[in-house]
Amino acid sequence: MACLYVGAPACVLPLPHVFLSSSRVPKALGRLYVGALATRFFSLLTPVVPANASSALACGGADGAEAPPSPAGPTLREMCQGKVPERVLQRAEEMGYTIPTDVQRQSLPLLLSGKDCVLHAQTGSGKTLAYLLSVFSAIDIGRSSVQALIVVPSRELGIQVTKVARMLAARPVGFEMMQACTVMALLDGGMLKRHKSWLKAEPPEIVVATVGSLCQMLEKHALKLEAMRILVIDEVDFMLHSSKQVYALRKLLTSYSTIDSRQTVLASASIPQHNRFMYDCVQQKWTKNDVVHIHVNPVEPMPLHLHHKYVICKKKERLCTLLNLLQRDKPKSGIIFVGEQSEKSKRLGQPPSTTLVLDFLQNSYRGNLEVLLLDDDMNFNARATSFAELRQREYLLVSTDISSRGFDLPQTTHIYNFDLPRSAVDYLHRAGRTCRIPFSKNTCSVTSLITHEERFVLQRFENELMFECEELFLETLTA
Ligand SMILES: Nc1ncnc2c1ncn2[C@@H]1O[C@H](COP(=O)(O)OP(=O)(O)OP(=O)(O)O)[C@@H](O)[C@H]1O
Repeated sequence: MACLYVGAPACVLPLPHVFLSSSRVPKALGRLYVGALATRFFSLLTPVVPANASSALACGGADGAEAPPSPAGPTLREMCQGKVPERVLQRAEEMGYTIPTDVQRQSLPLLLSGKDCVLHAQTGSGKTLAYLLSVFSAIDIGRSSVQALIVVPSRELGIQVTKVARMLAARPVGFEMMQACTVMALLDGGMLKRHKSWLKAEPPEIVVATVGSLCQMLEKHALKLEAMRILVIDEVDFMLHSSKQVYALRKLLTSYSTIDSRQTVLASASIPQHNRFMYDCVQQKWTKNDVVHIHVNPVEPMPLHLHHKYVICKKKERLCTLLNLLQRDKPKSGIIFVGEQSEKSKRLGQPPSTTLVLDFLQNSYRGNLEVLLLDDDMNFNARATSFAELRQREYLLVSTDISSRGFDLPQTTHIYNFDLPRSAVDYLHRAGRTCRIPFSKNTCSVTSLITHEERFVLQRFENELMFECEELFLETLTA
């Protein structure tokens, strides 16, 4: 078990994982709030000694891993050469992936050396490409068996990950004669019967699955994981805290396959109590003992060029306030997050808040964006239609938190919290649906519509996530 910390005080040394952190000394250090968690405090200390980051890699047992390069370091190709098949590297370049992002720069040496990793980095930082490149390095293209499994929390995220994996798997110019690499999407609402026959006849190398569909296939013995070399669980904190998924996921991690036969990669922008999580990974045998925690930029859980604002208004004024904000901001595209309907309101036959906001905007919004809806209670076909439309036009999406995890819609410039999220982690993921163009410093914004009483809750999120919110005054919006 690797037990090395970079720049952390001696009192945390016995904890069971290697800790890597970004080498940037953050401006946010000056904003350490009283009341932040102790773990966060230790995280704050780490970037002060950036030079040690390389020694962490060297001493932490990362086989063959090299120190993280400087920002002007190697290209993605140079980092992956010899480990990731040439055809995939060529496809990555054709898709515009040439310079690694911070998380890719820090994680690829470890991922490509076969280490079990917990990828813990900002939303929109490029974790998907990092784990997909390691998937392609672990599998044997052309060997007809399921060698990589990527588990995702929602159908929409599954569609997105499958799309990127298929684009990387496609044969680039000059490789037309080579064996194709197949990627199967095993997602809720899909045609499982057809997939069952496909799995039997010609198993794909890579499967992207939601937990529900995956379990059905495993229980029916339609999917076999004996040849699985790499298991990725995306949005792992969400999955392991969802009562619906946790049992199946634990079984997948410990019964359907074992840590010795696979590389395990767990990814998320938020891993609450990460020291405890790393400990559990080893104790519960979800990962090998020398699992590495790659925690990029721990003091800046959200991009610095994200502008946070709030407006205080009465509940009954919120719809008009939202409209005023939209007219003032003129988003390129935006997402309006609305709380889920309560069981009580469902029982009373009331319409969900998403419908109220949607109807209001469809009647009152005069801008040129398409107003769309995505919510948990929609059937899979309606969800698929909305999701497809989002990719084709500029939009105002009214949504519950279903869109808050993993959705990659880079044209989103504005987020509105029509209802406050339930927790700081939910705030972080909602906010993370914007600022998703790596290396771009364009300012995007998150605006929360709150009552006087909710100011205290938002303040708590600010303390926990270390950001500052600017107040917008109602009078100035209507002026
Ligand atoms: N090296 C790169 N160069 C250019 N663009 C990149 C690179 N890596 C990733 N991207 C782009 O960055 C965007 C965000 O990446 P990705 O979806 O992997 O983020 P993430 O870290 O998984 O975020 P989240 O935690 O919200 O799921 C995507 O549009 C992706 O195409």
